Order: sequence, then C-alpha cells, then structure tokens
Amino acid sequence: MTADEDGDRPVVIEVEGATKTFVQRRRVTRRGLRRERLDVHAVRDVSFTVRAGEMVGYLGPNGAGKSTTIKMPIGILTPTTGRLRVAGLDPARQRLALARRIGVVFGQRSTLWWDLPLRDSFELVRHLYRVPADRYRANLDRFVDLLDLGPFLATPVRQLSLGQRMRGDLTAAFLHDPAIVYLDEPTIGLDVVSKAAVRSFLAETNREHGTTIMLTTHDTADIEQLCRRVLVIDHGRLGFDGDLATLRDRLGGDRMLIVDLPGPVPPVSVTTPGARVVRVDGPRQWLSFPATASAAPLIAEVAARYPVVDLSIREPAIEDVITRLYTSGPIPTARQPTTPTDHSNASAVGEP
Ligand SMILES: Nc1ncnc2c1ncn2[C@@H]1O[C@H](COP(=O)(O)OP(=O)(O)OP(=O)(O)O)[C@@H](O)[C@H]1O
Repeated sequence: MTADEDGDRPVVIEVEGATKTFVQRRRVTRRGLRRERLDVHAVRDVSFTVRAGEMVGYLGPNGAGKSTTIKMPIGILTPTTGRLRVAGLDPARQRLALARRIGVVFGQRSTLWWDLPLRDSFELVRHLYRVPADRYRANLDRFVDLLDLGPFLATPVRQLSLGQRMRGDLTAAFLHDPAIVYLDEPTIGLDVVSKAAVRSFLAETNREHGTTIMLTTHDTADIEQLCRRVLVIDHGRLGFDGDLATLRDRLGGDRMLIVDLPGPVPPVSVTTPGARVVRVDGPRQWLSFPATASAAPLIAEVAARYPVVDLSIREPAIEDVITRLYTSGPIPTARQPTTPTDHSNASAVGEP
C-alpha cells in the first residue's frame, strides 16, 4: 500500500492509464472461410485511485467497459497497456496472493457449489482461504444475523431463490475478511426486501470493518444509498470521478420547490429567473428551478406573495441525472466553486 500525499488513508487500488483491447474475429464470407480482425477497445486509458475504506460506485451504460475495468484489478484480465496495483500487489502477476486480500461477487454468476447445502459451501470457502476456526464462526454468526441466512443454511444452493443465493454469495465473498471487495450488480433481479438486506449489509461492513468496496450497478438507488463517490465510464473512457452531488450539479436538471397553499388557486406567479410552475394539484403547486441556483430567492418571493402553509425542496432524481449523462456528450466542467463536501478527486475528463 502507498500513502497518498494529501490523504490520510492509504491508496489500495491504483489504476494508471489502463487500456484493454479485445481482438474479435468476424466472419466476412457466408461460410466463414474469411475472417477479419476487429479490435474492441473496451477500456481506454483509464486512471483512478481508491483509498482504504472507500465505497465507490461504478456506473456506465451496457457495454461501457465496467466489467472489464473491474476484472483487471482482480487479476482475471491483463491490461493491454497501463499499470495496476492492488493492496501493493500486481494483480496479473500475483493473482494468488491477491486472492486472499480481495472478495468478488458477480451478481449474474454464483461462486457457490450448486449441489451442496449453503453451509457446506461456506465450509469449503473456509478451507480454500484457510480461515481460522474462531474467525470463521464469528464471521458466519454475524452474516447469518445480518443477512438472515438461518432458514436456508441447510438448503442446496440450486434450490435457493435468487435473493437467498445472493445473500449466500455475499457471505462467501466476505468470509475471509477481505480488505477489498468488488461487486458487479449485487442487487440485480432482487425484490425490495432482499435489496434492502444486501444494501444494509454492505453499508454496515464498510462502516464497521473499513472494507473497501467497488460496486458496479445499474440500480441508481444502490449508488444513492451506499456510495458517496462515483466513477462513470462510457465507451471505455472514464467520464467522471467525484461525488454524487457534484455529478448532479454538473449535469444540471431541475430542483423542485413544492408549495402548499391554504386552498386551490391558479398557478402562482414568480419572477425568479428560471423558475416556473410545472404542476398544480389542489392546494399544492410544484415549481421547478435550476439545480445550480439557490432556492432562497424563490422561497422568499413565493412566501412574500402567497400565504404559504408548507414547503419542501426535491433534488433532481438520480435516475434523471444518469439518463442525461448517458445520452449527453462529455460531462461539463464545474459551474460553481466546489463545496466542502465535494470529493477532492472530483473531475471530468478533459477538465483543464
Ligand atoms: N472477452 C471479450 N472478448 C471480446 N470482446 C469483449 C470481451 N469482453 C468484453 N468485450 C467487449 O468489450 C466491451 C465492454 O464490455 P464490458 O463487459 O466491460 O461492458 P459493461 O460496461 O460491463 O457492460 P454491461 O453493463 O452490459 O455488463 C463490449 O463491447 C464487449 O462486447
């Protein structure tokens, strides 16, 4: 591990200029006798660092290069060019040593033994990682409690529901107390109860045990509830590295002032720049205004002109921000000075 200059926690994942190009052979004649070479640039010149104890969300549309980026620091894929260090190790060359320090969950694939009862799968993991008996017992007790595994510990994995299987996979990934865990779509296909169980397990493990977590997901609620920092990749390039609030701010989108009046009236009239009534429902009215503007002048104007009973502000929905991100061009650079809560690494590619 290397201590970064301006941080107090060590950097545990370093990815520097990582590029991964896959070579695909495509048939160009009907019988497939002639094939042409096609270079797929899955990841292009990606650099980032993650400090111990961070929980980082990794976002991007289908085919953006998320899984490929995750597979390089795990040691499953070797970068075409670039340099990686994880927990002080070279993932491609020291894969076995690294395996003891990391845990991996791929939501679409299970690492459990299909025909064995869940508990036996955990026993095998214990042997593979040589987890001392007392630590194994303490960890398993904690996971059984947090993830409510008790009712299906004796059930063969193949008979588990998706949510039960995911809780089993999470347990298997964390049983050996890894310092770093990579999760690829851990809540995919789960119902709300299982999603909540998975999220609170991850939050508690990160908070109480300082486990560094990298989370790839298409579920924006995962990001919103768990990750302060997000990395966004598109077409293999890192487009954003910073906190969620900064991403929201840079991509704009409107905030909403929700005003309750004593009774139904026509849409309120306001002169605050960028503000307008977008919805009226009985005594309640919704006024949108730019995410970058302060709400204070609008609130003052509405309160001075109308007998306001109650008001509240709604931030732009994260889904809208992400959709805008995927459908727009490069992420604009900061429009206002960064706030004290901004992540120090917040940056957009190409930012001066
Ligand atoms: N083994 C491989 N051989 C050839 N091309 C590959 C291979 N693995 C990935 N690719 C290609 O690299 C690109 C990035 O794929 P990757 O799986 O990293 O995307 P992703 O962001 O994880 O997508 P998704 O959200 O759909 O899982 C895609 O164009 C994919 O087809």
